[in-house]
Amino acid sequence: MSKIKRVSLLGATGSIGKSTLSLLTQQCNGMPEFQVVSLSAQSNVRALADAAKATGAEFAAIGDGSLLEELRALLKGTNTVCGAGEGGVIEAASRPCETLVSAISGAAALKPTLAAIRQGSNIALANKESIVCAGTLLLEEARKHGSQILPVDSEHNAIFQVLDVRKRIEKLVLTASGGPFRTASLEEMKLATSAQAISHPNWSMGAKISVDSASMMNKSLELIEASYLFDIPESQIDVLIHPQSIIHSLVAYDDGSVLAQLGMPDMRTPISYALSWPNRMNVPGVHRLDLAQIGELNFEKPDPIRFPAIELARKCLALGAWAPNVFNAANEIAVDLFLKNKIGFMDITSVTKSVLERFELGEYGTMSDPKNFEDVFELDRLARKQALEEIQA
Ligand SMILES: NC(=O)C1=CN([C@@H]2O[C@H](COP(=O)(O)OP(=O)(O)OC[C@H]3O[C@@H](n4cnc5c(N)ncnc54)[C@H](OP(=O)(O)O)[C@@H]3O)[C@@H](O)[C@H]2O)C=CC1
Ligand SMILES: CC(=O)[C@@H](O)[C@H](O)COP(=O)(O)O
Ligand SMILES: [Mn+2]
Repeated sequence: MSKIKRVSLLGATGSIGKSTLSLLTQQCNGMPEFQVVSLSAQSNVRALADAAKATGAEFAAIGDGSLLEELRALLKGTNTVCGAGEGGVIEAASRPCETLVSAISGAAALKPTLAAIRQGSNIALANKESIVCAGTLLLEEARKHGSQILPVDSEHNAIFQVLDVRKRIEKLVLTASGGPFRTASLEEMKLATSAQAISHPNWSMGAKISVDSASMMNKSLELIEASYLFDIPESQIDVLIHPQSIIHSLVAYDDGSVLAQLGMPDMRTPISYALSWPNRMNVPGVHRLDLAQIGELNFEKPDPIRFPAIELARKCLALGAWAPNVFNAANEIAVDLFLKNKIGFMDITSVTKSVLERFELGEYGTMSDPKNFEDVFELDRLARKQALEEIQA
């Protein structure tokens, strides 16, 4: 009989969270495969309570502390213990489990993910912002505590599936859909609404990552993520537009072979791989790939004029570990204000670029690599402040 795996899930009410819950509650030959330790959400207290009831979670944390009593009332009569506030989410992450799925959106995931790493849990890492902000420090912490980082982001999961570290690698190729504005003109992009920006052609995702996909900031964050996760310089990472999102990424070896992972655009596949690693699990709900039905797969180069974020990511990696942290923080502020209709779509990358330049030019002193996580949090705070000032000016 196979062992039941103890799993925690941060960001249970989001897009990745819901896909993960569907896997955690599926049965294998009538038997549960997973025991849910902790769940968390920020403010969607009803969905969190429903998820706790459906999974029999031992602990549930709501990030918004004012919702604790409501969560307790909703979970009355169950065995689920409730927590709240940032401390509650960190407690959820700190409860011993085999694998924690990190699916909070944004750099807010960093502290709880770090807590889970320090507990020695393996991390099924959907949240790319935490690795972008704290790259090497996070990976060193994972090594120190015997925590395996299992990439969930579809491109990195694809690379993880086909990467043979014993062989010489010439290139990683990250595929990108091109987002909703792949064929739009610069003028159309300047006038784009938040509704247009979040309507991704292939993936159903949370608002923040959807806007990032539209600006290709998502691919920029992913380029940095890949460089850290696979310890590969940016010069060996290409970005290739592939509008169908069927090939999730490729690895080119020095004998001319290129290995890729393919599948329908459904996050249950990469999540399931991270949950069942080093094995695979049956995922009955995912549509199987039918290439004859799809007919053709297309590829093109990204346009650096309409999508300047990719070059910015390369520059960040050249500048040093402080730069991706600043880049991410400024982008988070800009995306938030774009979603609130306070700035235009193309302002997102221009604000991010301008904040990065201010730090590069020494407005906040000489920049150096963060020595510890406190440095990372402080730089994140400063970059957010600068981005807000930049937008208000
Ligand atoms: N969606 C996708 O297909 C993919 C997502 N990712 C990455 O996974 C992460 C999650 O994305 P996605 O699921 O789309 O995001 P969503 O916005 O759909 O969900 C975010 C989740 O995090 C919770 N949350 C938000 N802010 C906080 C906070 N400050 N503290 C604690 N919890 C918080 C939300 O709770 P509440 O609902 O209560 O607000 C929700 O459960 C992102 O980093 C994204 O880049 C990577 C690849 C694909
Ligand atoms: C599903 C996933 O991993 C997303 O990060 C996806 O890559 C977004 O699509 P883009 O390729 O348009 O950024
Ligand atoms: Mn991705």
